[in-house]
Amino acid sequence: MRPELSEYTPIYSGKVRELYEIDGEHLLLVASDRISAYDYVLDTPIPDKGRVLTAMSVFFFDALGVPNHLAGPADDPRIPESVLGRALVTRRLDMVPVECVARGYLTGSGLKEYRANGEVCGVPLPEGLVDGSRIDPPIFTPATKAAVGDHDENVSFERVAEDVGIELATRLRDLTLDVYGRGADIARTRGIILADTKFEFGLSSDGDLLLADEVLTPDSSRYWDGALYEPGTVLPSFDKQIVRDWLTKDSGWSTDAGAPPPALPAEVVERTRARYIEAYERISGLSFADWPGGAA
Ligand SMILES: N#Cc1c(N)ncnc1-c1cnn(CCN2CCOCC2)c1
Repeated sequence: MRPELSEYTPIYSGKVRELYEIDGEHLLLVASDRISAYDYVLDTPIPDKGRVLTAMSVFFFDALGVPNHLAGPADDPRIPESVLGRALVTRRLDMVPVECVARGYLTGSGLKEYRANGEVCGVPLPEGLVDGSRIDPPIFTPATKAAVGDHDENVSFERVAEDVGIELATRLRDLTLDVYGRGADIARTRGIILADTKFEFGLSSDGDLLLADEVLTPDSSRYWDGALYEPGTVLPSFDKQIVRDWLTKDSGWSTDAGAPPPALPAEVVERTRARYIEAYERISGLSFADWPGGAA
């Protein structure tokens, strides 16, 4: 008999995920079906989004073999039925207060910094790069964790070293670039570009540095369709572009409307759900139908 979610103490709630305390040593990391776009959390959920992104994290945790915070399988008996498939039991860690970002392509806040001063987080880049240019080798562009709803602030490696010490900062950078590089290679061979990603790490009570949070999901990474990539082209988001296009081209809403986005039509929801499942099945080579939870 599985416990009820109400038996666990909620300790953190983000835009699309929550964290609960199971006991002194273990947490329950829950991914919701909520989707965000243009800094809004939309009213309309995407069925199975939480399960797909949880399956993606587990695939990459397993495939990359990096010491991590998982403390049980996807069907661990401590996981309540109501969140089975979109929740994981994790070790409780002392989280390192750094958003560990790796960029293999120039876009977003990195592009904005580059256009202003030719570098990103203090890392100089070649002249002449444009939105979508490849950054090879990928670079470590850390950020400080912002409060819920705010944007993280890009910082230099030197600032991270000041905050957490040069040894830990160096380990964070090396691990971030290694895990991103190997994960991006796996995805690229399946036709999906992981343009950039954000990792979080924590320290165990034994002092081990473990990969935590979600890993290489479309919420923590930019997913692009590799078939569409041309150097310097701005690619649509593999998973969110259907929603973004409907919102800005078909719904009558605009980002400067000063009002929240409208509810999504069923057709947009289903196409978006299919995109998440497609990304998972292409990258993992596994069938999402085999993943725990879902419609009984
Ligand atoms: N993972 C993990 C983890 C862990 N294994 N041990 C202790 N704390 C955390 C933790 C606490 N906050 N965050 C930021 C990411 N949040 C995740 C939930 O959803 C909101 C965002 C991670």
